[in-house]
Amino acid sequence: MVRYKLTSPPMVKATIQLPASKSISNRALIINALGKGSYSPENLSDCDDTQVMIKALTENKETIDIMAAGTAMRFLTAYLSVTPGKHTITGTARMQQRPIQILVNALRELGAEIEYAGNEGFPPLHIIGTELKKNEIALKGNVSSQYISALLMIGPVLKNGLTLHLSGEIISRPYINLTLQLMNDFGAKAAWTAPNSISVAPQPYESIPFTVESDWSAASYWYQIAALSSKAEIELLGLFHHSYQGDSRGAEVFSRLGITTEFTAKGVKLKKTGNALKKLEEDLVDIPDLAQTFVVTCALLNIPFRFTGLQSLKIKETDRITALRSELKKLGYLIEEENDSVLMWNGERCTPEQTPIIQTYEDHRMAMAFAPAAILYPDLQIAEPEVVSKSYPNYWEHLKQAGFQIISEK
Ligand SMILES: O=C(O)C1=C[C@@H](OP(=O)(O)O)[C@@H](O)[C@H](O)C1
Ligand SMILES: C=C(OP(=O)(O)O)C(=O)O
Repeated sequence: MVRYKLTSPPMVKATIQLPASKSISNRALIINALGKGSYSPENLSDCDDTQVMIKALTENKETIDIMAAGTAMRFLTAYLSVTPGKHTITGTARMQQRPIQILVNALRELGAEIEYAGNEGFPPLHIIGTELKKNEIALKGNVSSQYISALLMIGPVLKNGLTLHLSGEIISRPYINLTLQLMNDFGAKAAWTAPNSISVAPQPYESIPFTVESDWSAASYWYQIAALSSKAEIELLGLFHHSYQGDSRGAEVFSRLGITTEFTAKGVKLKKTGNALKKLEEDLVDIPDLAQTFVVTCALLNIPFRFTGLQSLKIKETDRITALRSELKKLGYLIEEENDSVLMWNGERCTPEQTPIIQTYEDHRMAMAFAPAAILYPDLQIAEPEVVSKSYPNYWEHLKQAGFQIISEK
């Protein structure tokens, strides 16, 4: 099993061409396929999660393996339900433990033909494409917003459009808004009609030229590096102020951790102010993918924290609540958890391991959020570093560009 041993430079200096957003790439691909567009989206992400989506849509094989990509699994399940043909969609062992029942039930209620090929409620699925006749359903909004995005994107091609009524606390809401935004850009009519209801008109997509912006979730690891370094000059290319991505809110949260953002014509420049607050309390329900970044950053900066809204973390690439607590303990931090949805730390410490090896549990964000810890823990090792390819294949190359030394150990 490969591990990377990391050593940080005295000063981090880098201009980084971030990967394109996988969330935007995968939506643009599905919308484009549904609209049978004549333009192809440009600057698509080169990450695994987007590559599996491109493959699924272009090869049109009977069995589709989307590996670990949650968006591809959920979006394609809805897409294949309305696309002529017979398909089986599967993924990694972990993907076969990530729930999909809410989406399957919603699609079946609309008229879809979907069967579980293994365990009830989980992938793999057998899907036969058919015409969906019903146009109004209720479903839970408190497990994964990807089910909702998946349904919304097929809305314009349904005979009578689609109205969704969401129950429970709506989690990851900016991702639903991202879907609506992109659908409208591509000529659809889709909008919130009440705080918990969304309607999509039966109006086909138009083909438009479209370029994917850089990924704000990926940017967060560079903010983290700036926050943990004593000196850093970091420029991140391809980010916009008025981004479609909810994770752009990370910039504001980082301003409270001593990193401010200057927007330029090319992207952003990070500035260290050194003014970090004494304690960070934040609801992360809208930005769950930044949880690992903020938990690791605050602990290493010695800033006590309380993060709420983390109820989706247990069903992501790994159980991120458990993974964060185990791996931070190796560095000497005792993080507490409450009700599977809160992580907090009041400064409790334990003796750190002498040569900590951070396990990544097939989770790209475990690798990317712990690598910057090498700034304070020289010779820190990251196990199975190749996991980063799920969203950011060039992450290690970019760290090298920024002056980090990376030695591969076996
Ligand atoms: O729609 C999307 O692109 C995503 C939605 C979020 O998932 P949940 O809605 O399951 O929280 C997020 O964690 C994931 O990385 C990408
Ligand atoms: C949760 C994530 O991805 P997905 O759910 O799309 O697999 C992620 O990228 O952090």
